[in-house]
Amino acid sequence: MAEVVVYSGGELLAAAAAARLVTRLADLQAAKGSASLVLTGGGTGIAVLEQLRRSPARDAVDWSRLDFYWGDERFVPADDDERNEKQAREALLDHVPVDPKRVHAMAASDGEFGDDVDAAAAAYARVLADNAPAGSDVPEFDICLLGLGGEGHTASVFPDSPAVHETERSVVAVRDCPKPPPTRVSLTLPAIRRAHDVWLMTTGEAKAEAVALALSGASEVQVPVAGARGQQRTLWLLDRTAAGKLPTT
Ligand SMILES: O=C(O)[C@H](O)[C@@H](O)[C@H](O)[C@H](O)COP(=O)(O)O
Repeated sequence: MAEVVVYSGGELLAAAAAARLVTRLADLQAAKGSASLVLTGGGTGIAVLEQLRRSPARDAVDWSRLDFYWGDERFVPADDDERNEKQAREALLDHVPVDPKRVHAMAASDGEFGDDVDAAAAAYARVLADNAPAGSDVPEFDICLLGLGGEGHTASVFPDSPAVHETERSVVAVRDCPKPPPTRVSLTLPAIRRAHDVWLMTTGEAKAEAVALALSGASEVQVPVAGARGQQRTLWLLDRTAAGKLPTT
């Protein structure tokens, strides 16, 4: 059952999401020594990382015992401002003592696979498998952060796209993406659903229809974010405008 929390505005949502993350990650590390977090691109996802950097409680998290993954990445050169990894590093990762071996970035288009986005996707699937428990090819991520688009995409899984129909692979190449840049690497919905917690974070009236459809049982093929569910918890963090089409209780 999804949980929905509505905040008065986007800045408060990002600050509250950051506070939730500090507490949850510190609790997970106290319980089991480490934690794993899937990062997202997009304005809200990066705003949360910036709030995390500024949080007075930030270093309650042992950044060296945290595994970072990405839900998707734009397949552009490493120093391109469009890179989710570059934005995440500028917002947070370059400001805290992470363990570089535990920052699992997706390949850039000028990286070891050149412009072969399929090879980049296959390589990331191997990274996931290498960090997965026996018998699985995807880690049991503790928290998977996601944004969503007005037409219902999440990560780089778009409505009625090859990616949303993918049931076997954990990571796919995405071409001709409606949201630029056009070429990306993305986790698939089955991989996202390996997460214990999935946190969907978004603001703005443009997302209200997709939020309402996803929370009222729309099919994941038409509204991919409807398929972004955690094994234990699916938490929607919204501002009032993004929640504007939800039934009022
Ligand atoms: O790489 C990306 O573009 C993101 O992963 C994408 O899924 C994003 O989270 C949504 O499009 C929401 O983006 P905004 O928060 O900027 O609306």
